[in-house]
Amino acid sequence: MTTSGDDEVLGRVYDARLARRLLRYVRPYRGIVAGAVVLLCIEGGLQLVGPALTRHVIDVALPARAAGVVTTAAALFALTLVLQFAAGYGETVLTGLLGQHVMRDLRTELFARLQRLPVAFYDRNPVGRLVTRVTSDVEALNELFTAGVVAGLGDLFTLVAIGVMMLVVDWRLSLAAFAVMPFVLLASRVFQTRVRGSYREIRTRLARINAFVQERLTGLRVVQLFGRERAERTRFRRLNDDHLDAHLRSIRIYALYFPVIEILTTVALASLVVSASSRVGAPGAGGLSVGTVAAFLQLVRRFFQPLQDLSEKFNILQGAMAASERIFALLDEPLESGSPSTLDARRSTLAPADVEASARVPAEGGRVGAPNAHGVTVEFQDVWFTYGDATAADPQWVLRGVSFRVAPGETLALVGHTGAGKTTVVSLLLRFYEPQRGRILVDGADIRELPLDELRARIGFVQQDIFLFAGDVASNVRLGAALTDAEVQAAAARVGADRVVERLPDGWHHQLGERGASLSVGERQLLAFARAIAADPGLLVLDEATSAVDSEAEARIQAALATLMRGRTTIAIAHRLSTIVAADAILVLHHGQVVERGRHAELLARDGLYARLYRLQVAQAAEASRPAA
Ligand SMILES: Nc1ncnc2c1ncn2[C@@H]1O[C@H](COP(=O)(O)OP(=O)(O)OP(=O)(O)O)[C@@H](O)[C@H]1O
Repeated sequence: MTTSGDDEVLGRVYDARLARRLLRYVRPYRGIVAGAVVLLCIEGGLQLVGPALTRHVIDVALPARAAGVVTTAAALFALTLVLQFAAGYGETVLTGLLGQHVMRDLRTELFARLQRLPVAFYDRNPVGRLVTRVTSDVEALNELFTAGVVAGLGDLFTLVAIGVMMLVVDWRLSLAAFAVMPFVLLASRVFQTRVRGSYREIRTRLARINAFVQERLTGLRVVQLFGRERAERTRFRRLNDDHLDAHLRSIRIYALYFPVIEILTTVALASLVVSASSRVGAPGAGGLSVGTVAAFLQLVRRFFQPLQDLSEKFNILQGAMAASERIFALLDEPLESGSPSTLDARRSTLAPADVEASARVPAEGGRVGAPNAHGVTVEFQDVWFTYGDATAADPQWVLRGVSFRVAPGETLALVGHTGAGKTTVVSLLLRFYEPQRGRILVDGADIRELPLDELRARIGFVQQDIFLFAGDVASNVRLGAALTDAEVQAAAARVGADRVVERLPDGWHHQLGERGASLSVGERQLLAFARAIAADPGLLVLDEATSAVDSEAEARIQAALATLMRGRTTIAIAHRLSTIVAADAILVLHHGQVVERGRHAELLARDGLYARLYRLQVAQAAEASRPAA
């Protein structure tokens, strides 16, 4: 089962380094913070007005039967309530605003970072967990701002204000009321420890549910094909029950804590009354007025309320610190080398859609991959590569000293058994990974010295299975490049993809389903070609699909490919016989080494690995084209 890994880790309650870094996100909104804190202080101060009025009315106005004073006090109290309401409203709006702004900034920064992390990072980190960073971890921070820090400061202020007022009015009564404080602190401590444990449990179990649902939905076809629905339902129910249990435990802890604090508050009130009983009406300095006792009864109630809240805020703070730790770890991931920092700074201010567009538009503002009539030169010089540790005693080399040169306009076909290293050659050329030894040159320049977007703008990469984004067909072909509708349609027409689009109910505006599931394999291939030709790159990298299509579709794809490859350099992981046979050079890879190279006829004549692979391929092609019995 997938584990939730670092999602289970709960951080410290307060970490100065993290707090300082968080503060940077708050700084642009310090006006909002100041406003919220002022409103909270006003709210806290207003809490004292009610008890003070009560005391005055009972001790002064009622004995004197001064109806006017009582009415004024009532009016003042009503005004206090209105002000409290207004301050509460303003404070909620401001803290909400602060939280939402910080969340938006963090999400934008996280997404921009995620887009620029190297492919190797995604080999190590499951997408589900990264989505959690951008969604629920950022949300945990929001709680910190809306319910946590500002409100916590407000609670502290209220506590201090009420405590000071009580001590000033009568310190002996105050001590009687505060006698229960050690028990309150003890109860809060036990509560915090228990809730912390159950909070961690809930998070772990929720992460398991998320991972399970994501995996089972992604692999739904397998689940259905193998009739695993009932079994999976049972496993899900178990996970769900575990989650429910964890929640119930936390509910029980809360259900115990709040009444305990309530009882302690009542004990405090009782001890206050008992301690006051002998002093009420007594003459001299030790005497107490009924009004003072009444005011104290109110103050004690108001004193314990924020105490309860603070215990809850403690947990919010803890969750938020853990979340921010994970978010910052992601923000500190090293970027792909070659991302120019000036361009990065410019992009970080753009919306995601613009970022995608800017990635394809060179700095001077010209069109991507300005038409290159001759294609580009690609050269691999003694390239060694391992996905693992190159410094290990016995590195698992995936490529061992691969060298080749493709001249402008030529086509190189990469062939070899599965796992021979063909995809790796292409991944290195696109700089998804970097070779540990050797050099890769494009037009004579070491690709490590080319800005990444400049390199990739020269390359059109057609994958086995086109990745289609949610949206209409036109935007999927255009992919953010500055192309007019007419240019997109002309590009599609050149590879025959216009006929695919014409058949769709809404034509170019047809909304593609998730990952384009509504299109056939052949149709998706043609759209991939349209996308590549629209960008008009000098170098075409083809990862040909292995899945067979019918002969009519195959003929269309071959014609489209011929158009696409014309006037460009092409490096193809070739599965089509037509591509291989027509290639200017064929590179045969075996366990990461180039074992044969040459043209089709030469290699056949040599009767080596290529000849064997070719015969296998011909046999498979014949098998595929045989009509089903
Ligand atoms: N991201 C990765 N991390 C670790 N090992 C990898 C990774 N990608 C590929 N490999 C390993 O590298 C070797 C070469 O893989 P590669 O995908 O380059 O082969 P291929 O010739 O393209 O195979 P196929 O024709 O099946 O696509 C294989 O042993 C594979 O298991």
